[in-house]
Amino acid sequence: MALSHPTTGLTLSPGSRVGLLGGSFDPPHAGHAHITREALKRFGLDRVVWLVSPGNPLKARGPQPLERRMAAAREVMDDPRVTISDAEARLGTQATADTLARLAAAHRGVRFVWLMGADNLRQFHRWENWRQILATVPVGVLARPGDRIAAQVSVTARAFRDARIPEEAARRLPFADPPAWCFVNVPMRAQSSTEIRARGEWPESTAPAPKSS
Ligand SMILES: Nc1ncnc2c1ncn2[C@@H]1O[C@H](COP(=O)(O)OP(=O)(O)OP(=O)(O)O)[C@@H](O)[C@H]1O
Ligand SMILES: O=C(O)c1ccc[n+]([C@@H]2O[C@H](COP(=O)([O-])O)[C@@H](O)[C@H]2O)c1
Repeated sequence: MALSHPTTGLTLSPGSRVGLLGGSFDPPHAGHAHITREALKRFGLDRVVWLVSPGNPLKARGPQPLERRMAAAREVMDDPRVTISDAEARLGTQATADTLARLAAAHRGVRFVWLMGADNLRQFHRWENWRQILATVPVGVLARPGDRIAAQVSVTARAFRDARIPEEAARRLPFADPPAWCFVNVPMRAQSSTEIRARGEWPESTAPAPKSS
């Protein structure tokens, strides 16, 4: 039986195609589950890992405690191909560039793909070492209401125009040498954590944003 990695806690086989969906998941919702299933199908992935973040470095307030968000994520996403992970807390990383460098070193031979919604592609150039992220792993972007068009003309999309893989060839993405990214026009779902918190169905955290290590 395969053993989990002592630091990341993940069990991943060399050669497998693994999507990484980083998120605050504050709370997790059906939109996350939907893009995960679409990513598995469209990019031909074997697995998806939900990296439940200690806190988005760009957000002013911290989220609900990690354990609470992990437990809620397990309820929303019950699929043997999907792992709910606290790897970032274990590694002590918060910036995605650092997380990816550590995961790639810990899981050599795994074909990682960074997954995100179109809203994150729109502001990707504000992320720490964003060019390094694109130099490390292929990136799969999933359409999201309100951001589908803006994302495709964003700073990142324009700067890395030549690295774009056409949607029809999405299954090539996990095998592509970085930089490579692909935008897929999946059916869109409107769910958002902000809206769920605004409806009072999940408490708004009062915690300060966690400090970067
Ligand atoms: N409905 C959705 N459609 C497409 N992508 C989504 C959707 N909901 C979340 N995502 C993507 O999932 C990842 C994690 O999202 P996150 O946990 O921040 O949820 P969120 O609903 O965007 O939260 P918030 O409203 O607090 O910003 C991000 O890459 C985000 O773009
Ligand atoms: O590394 C960064 O600078 C960075 C800036 C913004 C967001 N991220 C990551 O993007 C993922 C989605 O964040 P969020 O809050 O939109 O769910 C999550 O894994 C964050 O850690 C990372």
